[in-house]
Amino acid sequence: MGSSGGVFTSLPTLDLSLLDTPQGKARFLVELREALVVVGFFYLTNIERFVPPGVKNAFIERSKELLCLPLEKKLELDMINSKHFLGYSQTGKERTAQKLDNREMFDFLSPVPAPKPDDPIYMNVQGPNQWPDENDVPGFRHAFDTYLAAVGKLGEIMNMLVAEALGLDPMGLMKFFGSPPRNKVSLLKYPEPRLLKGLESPGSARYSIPAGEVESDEEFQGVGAHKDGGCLTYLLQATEHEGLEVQNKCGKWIPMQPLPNSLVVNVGRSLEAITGGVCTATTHRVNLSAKKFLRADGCTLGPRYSFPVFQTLKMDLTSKELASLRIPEAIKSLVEGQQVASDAEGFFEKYHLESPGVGIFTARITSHPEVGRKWYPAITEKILKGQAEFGAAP
Ligand SMILES: O=C(O)CCC(=O)C(=O)O
Ligand SMILES: [Fe+2]
Repeated sequence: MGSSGGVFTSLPTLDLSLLDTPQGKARFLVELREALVVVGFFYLTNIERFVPPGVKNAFIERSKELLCLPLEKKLELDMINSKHFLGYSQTGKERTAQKLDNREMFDFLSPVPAPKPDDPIYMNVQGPNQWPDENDVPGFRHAFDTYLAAVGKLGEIMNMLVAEALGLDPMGLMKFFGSPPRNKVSLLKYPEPRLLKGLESPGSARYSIPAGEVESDEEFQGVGAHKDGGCLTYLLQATEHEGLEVQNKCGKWIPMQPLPNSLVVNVGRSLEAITGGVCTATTHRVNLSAKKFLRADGCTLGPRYSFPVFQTLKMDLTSKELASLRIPEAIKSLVEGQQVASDAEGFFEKYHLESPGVGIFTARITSHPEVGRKWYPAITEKILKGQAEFGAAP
């Protein structure tokens, strides 16, 4: 990994095949610690021992088919119908950092108990999925469940390795997870810009994107700068597009190109919370331009697809429980006095320290304000006002 004075300039790669020998595992743990503490983002390669290519490819193909259904079909599963923020969100509905994202998505949750009537309101971030009809995308459910089971298992093994890398007992993080652990899956499609005019004079071509009109090299928001809310995220970049960018601690954006046979893993706000900031929840975004949808030979790449699995802690952990992990001093000292520049909204910070559920519920409302307004009108107005005021504060 390129890093100077603790600031990374390229993204590290961790090779799962190192786990095959004791010496390899020791090296993996050293690299994992460095990746978690200095960067908060890394490629995990040689994933096929956990996620067989057939499982991954079936999941990619069925997910693309789902995202390519006619809009009316997708709207039958509209997120607006779900007080749990699950289902389909069409392009132009989601907001990040108070600006429109240019992507559509399906959100599904692994099977977790539905909230009970006297649970705190934030527990509504879990509940039943809105599944597509098997006849609309034959094989989707099987492909989805098989992929999620494989990534879920990888996640559980990684949690033990993360604990070891932080100088803890391998089972040291277990108490923070539900049984089975909660995973949210997003199926993301970033639509390709539509050519409006001007291809005959290169450089002046104009394209329409859902949020307006851009020139071919003008950058626009696929998803705005943010930190993920959960523990670790396992992201599958399913197409060749460039666009994912990671912000280093000096504030510089570093591109994270897709790498075959890998997953991108990153630290979320809950892992940052339980490690007292030793692991860094790193800011990232998808920064697009019409040019990024074209290959060097001028052929179009089509829409960009990516599929994150957000592994989350138990929603109802208290702030006291979140602060209960004892990380060895030698590891804590690695981040002493560190300053982290970030374009992500600081507004969410205090909610994630209250409990994972409060943090995630707040973020769902600001990302999907229409859904929030329908199901939680008073809370939504309060949260949106707080977000706007926080953003406006000097
Ligand atoms: O699409 C991507 O590559 C990243 C998506 C992402 O960061 C997110 O949805 O949290
Ligand atoms: Fe993210």
